[in-house]
Amino acid sequence: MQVVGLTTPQEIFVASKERKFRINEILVIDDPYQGPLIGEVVEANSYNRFIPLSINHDFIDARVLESLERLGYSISEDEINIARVKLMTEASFPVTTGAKAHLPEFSEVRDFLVRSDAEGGLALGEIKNTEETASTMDENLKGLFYVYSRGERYRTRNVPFLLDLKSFQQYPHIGIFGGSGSGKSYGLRVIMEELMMKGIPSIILDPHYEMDFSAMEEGLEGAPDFRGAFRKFQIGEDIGVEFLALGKRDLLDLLSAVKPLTEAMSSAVEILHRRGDTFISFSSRLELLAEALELGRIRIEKMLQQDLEPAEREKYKKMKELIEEYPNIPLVSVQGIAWRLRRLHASGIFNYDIKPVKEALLSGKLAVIQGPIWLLQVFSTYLLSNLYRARRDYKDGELRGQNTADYFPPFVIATDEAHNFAPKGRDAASKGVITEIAQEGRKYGVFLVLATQRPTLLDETVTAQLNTKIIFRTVRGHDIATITEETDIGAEEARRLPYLPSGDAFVSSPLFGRTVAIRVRYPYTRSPHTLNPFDELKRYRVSAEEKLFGLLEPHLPVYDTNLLQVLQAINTDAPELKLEVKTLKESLDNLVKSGRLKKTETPFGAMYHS
Ligand SMILES: Nc1ncnc2c1ncn2[C@@H]1O[C@H](COP(=O)(O)OP(=O)(O)OP(=O)(O)O)[C@@H](O)[C@H]1O
Repeated sequence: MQVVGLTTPQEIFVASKERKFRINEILVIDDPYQGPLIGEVVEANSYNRFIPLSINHDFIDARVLESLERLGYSISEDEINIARVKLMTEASFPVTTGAKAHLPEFSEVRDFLVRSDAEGGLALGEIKNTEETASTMDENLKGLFYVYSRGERYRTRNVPFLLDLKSFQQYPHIGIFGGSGSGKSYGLRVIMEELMMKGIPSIILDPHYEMDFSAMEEGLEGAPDFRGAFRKFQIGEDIGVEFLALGKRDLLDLLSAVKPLTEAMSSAVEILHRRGDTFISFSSRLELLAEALELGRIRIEKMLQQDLEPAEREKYKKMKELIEEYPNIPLVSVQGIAWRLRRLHASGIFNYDIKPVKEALLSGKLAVIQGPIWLLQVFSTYLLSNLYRARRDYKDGELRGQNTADYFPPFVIATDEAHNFAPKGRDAASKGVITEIAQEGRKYGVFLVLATQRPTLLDETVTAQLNTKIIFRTVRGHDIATITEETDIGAEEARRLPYLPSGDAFVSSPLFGRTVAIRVRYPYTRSPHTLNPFDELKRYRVSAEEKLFGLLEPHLPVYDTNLLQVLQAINTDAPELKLEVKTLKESLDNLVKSGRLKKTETPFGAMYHS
């Protein structure tokens, strides 16, 4: 391998007769004057006598051809492999043409590839095309995890890509971008597994109900057991909002997350919410005021002059007080607030609190927060603000030398569909807290991992704060443009973005000072959704058939004429099936089709038997 053609201090061509180059491969150039220089292959081509090298080829110029001939290559006969190589650190002057190049030993390029040890880093995957270098790597970095590629699963043979945990303080936030099916969810899963393995308190908002880590992939030797490392919480079933502890700001955020509030509504909430309000006291004040405003003062007074039951009298008296206290609040505003509050209440959110999440974080676990996206938006605003405040109060107290607040640990917040939580150009209740954490979280040790299919729709302030970006296959031109603007990804990588296989990604991180091509490791655990939908359907049908067969068996043979009796018996045994004659008959015929039953015509109609 040697340098050919005209060189610059940044970029060179390397040619070889024997060796085909691969993109992202690392080469060391033995420049006789400048010592070893390290470069990465960014483009690779092969020529032979069937497709000979000519200056019409896009990336070769006449000078490369000329120097190849001078170096003894036979352009029309030999196979010639040529790589365009970008130097990782700029040379002091142009590289010497003719200088030899070699594949590096690990020790020569360690600092360019690995910035952490295996214990202190998140092992996200392998650095592509580094097998040769990996063979000379320290033993404790070898074969750290599994990869799955071209239908085969094996222990990694490449150099691992380790994201140093300590570097989070300097470069705190991670963005994960990629189109549908590009490997984003797998990537997020791997990050969460790594965080659990390190015992780092984390939260993931899970609108797709896919972040469960109890089902293990089979046959992965040495896979950790995550069952005790995470806890799953459903909003309104395990966790919620303690109404009594809500400040006005929290309440406004919650209500506006259901549907944005008008200005009149916001000021009405400010006026109507009182310190110490419970859900009952606040909501009955709203409902009663709405009723009072609808009736009007005169009618209320008239009612009070009549002979009323004591409870009724009490109610009208209260209405009178309210209307006198709040004469200027418009009825529509009160109704709007009451409607939002009822919607929140129906979700069950006010029946619980966030203590279990705090406990999970305090014990170094991952808290998975599940709920429909609208409720997640509502709840995450409250949850994240509270947890962030707890951490900030603790840290600020520590800085002032007065530890008044309880200990609260540093933590990581992760979410998919991040553009819903911090959208560009429109308001969302959760945007404020996410932007604040993006800008200030570093100081307090609160870090973000935000994944989205649509980086273009993510708030720019937030995007700009994502220091490390993991970019999977992206097809949309708009998104590619956003990515090239926001990262140090080069033109070559941007061109490759639409064609990346699922699971391959570019990592752009200031820590590495360049874009690193990686293959994300194979997760140890499986999402509950990985079953192909058609396999799922088949499995469901088989198990439903199995169940029905079990219920029918004691009644065999079944005649067309006694279907009703059998139906009643089955519905008593399994009322949840709510079987009807028509469906029972269809099911019997299906069991005949699948060979579980036989059907014989008799003088009394069809007979089903085994
Ligand atoms: N690191 C990986 N190793 C092996 N296969 C992978 C990897 N990442 C993704 N795949 C394959 O690609 C498929 C799609 O990946 P994934 O579910 O992560 O996509 P996604 O980007 O999250 O898509 P969506 O946004 O539509 O959910 C996976 O089911 C898996 O077969």
